[in-house]
Amino acid sequence: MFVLVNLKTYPCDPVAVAEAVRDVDESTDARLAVAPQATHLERVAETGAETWAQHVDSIDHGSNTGQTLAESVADAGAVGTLLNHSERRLKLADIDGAVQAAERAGLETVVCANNPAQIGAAAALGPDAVAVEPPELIGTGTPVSQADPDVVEDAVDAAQHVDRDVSVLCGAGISTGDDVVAAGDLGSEGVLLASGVAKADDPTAALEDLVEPL
Ligand SMILES: O=C(CO)COP(=O)(O)O
Repeated sequence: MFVLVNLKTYPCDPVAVAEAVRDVDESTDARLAVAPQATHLERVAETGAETWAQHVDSIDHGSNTGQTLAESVADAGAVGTLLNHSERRLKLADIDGAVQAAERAGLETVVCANNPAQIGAAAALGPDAVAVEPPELIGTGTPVSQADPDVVEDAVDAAQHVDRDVSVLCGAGISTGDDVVAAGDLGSEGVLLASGVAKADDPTAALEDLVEPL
């Protein structure tokens, strides 16, 4: 299972969480990664934790102001990027362009979507993975894999119908190992989570709990 910890703009210490991700990754068969804010990418990557960007724009080098270039996040040490997170929604054409920009820079891609219908559209753009995250469950502590299992199974079906090479992740409210196991049982190859780790008093303990049953 892939466990991708999105730090959003939570007021946590990104380096401390990254060190926890690195250390727990070494003790489990699961794959752990962390997605800090763009300005923290370099410091986080220097910890040795697998580092992802939260977003890149559908742009190339040139006259673009205030945007995030895929090559720059790769230079900072990111190996992948989230795209179209529910809190950073893009138009379809911009998701397509951002997937291409990320691939040009050698970044792995996870395109987020709100529901199975959007998952099918996202999978058609050819990312490495898609992630279904019902917005109403994000940040609630109510896990999508237990509260709304149909949305995960339907997302897996929708993606496989379009492109069997696109992996499916799920997220929203995931905070325990049982939530991760439930996600896997529904066909999900990984989870996205944020508050369960970024807001934890002890991120290492939170991560250990997440991967313990894996
Ligand atoms: O948006 C999310 C991960 O990208 C999920 O957030 P929570 O884990 O806080 O519900």
